[in-house]
Amino acid sequence: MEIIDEGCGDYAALNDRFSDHLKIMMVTSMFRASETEPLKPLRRRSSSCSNLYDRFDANLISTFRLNQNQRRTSLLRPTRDRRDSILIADKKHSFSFHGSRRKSLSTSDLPGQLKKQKSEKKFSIISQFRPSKPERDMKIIFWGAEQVGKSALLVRFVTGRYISEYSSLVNYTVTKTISTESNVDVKLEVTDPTSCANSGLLKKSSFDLLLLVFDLTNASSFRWIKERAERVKHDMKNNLSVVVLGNKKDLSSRREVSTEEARSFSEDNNWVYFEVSAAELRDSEEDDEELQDHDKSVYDALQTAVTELFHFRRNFGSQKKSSGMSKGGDERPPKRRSSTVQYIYEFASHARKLTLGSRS
Ligand SMILES: Nc1nc2c(ncn2[C@@H]2O[C@H](COP(=O)(O)OP(=O)(O)OP(=O)(O)O)[C@@H](O)[C@H]2O)c(=O)[nH]1
Repeated sequence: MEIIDEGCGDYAALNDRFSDHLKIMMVTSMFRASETEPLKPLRRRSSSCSNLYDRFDANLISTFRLNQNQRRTSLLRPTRDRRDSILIADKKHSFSFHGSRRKSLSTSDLPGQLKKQKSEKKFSIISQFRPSKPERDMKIIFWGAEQVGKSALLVRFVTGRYISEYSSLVNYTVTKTISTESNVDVKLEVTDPTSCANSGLLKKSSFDLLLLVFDLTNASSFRWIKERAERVKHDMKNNLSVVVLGNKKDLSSRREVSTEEARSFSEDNNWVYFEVSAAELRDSEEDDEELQDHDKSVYDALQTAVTELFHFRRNFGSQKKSSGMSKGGDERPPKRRSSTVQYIYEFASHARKLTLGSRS
């Protein structure tokens, strides 16, 4: 896995844009553990990150100088021989931090170390997984009012970690591969766009899963979503699905939106609803059976949604965006149907009936 600050998508442009600021670029690489090397999870395992740590050994973190002439490829080049060091650089300063070879370093370890080095405290992290041959691709987009925790959720989903400061000016795009229940790898491209108020966002972007995020402690962020529900439904294409995420579940005493209200809104729109917290992992010892359907960790919630969508697409959908149902495909619904799958299935059936009707 490589974690980079993707910025504007173009390093030169990013450099121009932030030329007055100290800008730290971080490239973090996590390599698959070799067969002879035991896996060392960075933290206590939980269902939300065991999948990640089962596959990767995160002990190489490097940061590189942001340089106008630097090319993306050089930024991403891993320094395998320096697994125990961190190099941090900006336009004026550069220094390295040498950690113990035995100590696994994590992305959330970095801010403290950066502070120690009197460096910029606020920086952004983006990750890019480079797994081997994922079977399918899926694009996911986060959408929601300001400060609801979109970036925090994205980073939690991808790295299993929580970092409290993110730049609102950065367009986060992440690729990550996850395994579905049937052990098929699905490559996800997850985006947290800079401008969430952008009215053309849904039309311009092509994606498979829309994550509508609101803050459970902020009623106006819930209204933000409600006000856009009709547009979302209107702009949805055949293969799209929507998941509503009520974030900041950990701040229960400040809650302004009830579970019932959010769930009923989501169900009215045939969307799946999860309550999550980017800041807090649910206890890994907790018995899954006892959890309410809507009460999931970020990873579990998204994996559930992706898995179901993936199964639907594999069984009924075409890989092509907005191409609707596959011709002549088996139309039986999957055995386990959540409301997401149920909705897509009904949508596809309806679309097909309309198509058949117009032919006759
Ligand atoms: N307590 C708590 N705080 C959270 C949680 N998720 C995010 N935050 C905090 O909420 C603030 C906003 O988080 P961001 O991830 O930057 O939110 P955003 O939606 O990406 O914000 P914009 O990019 O400005 O639209 C930050 O201070 C986070 O630390 C959460 O689950 N619990």
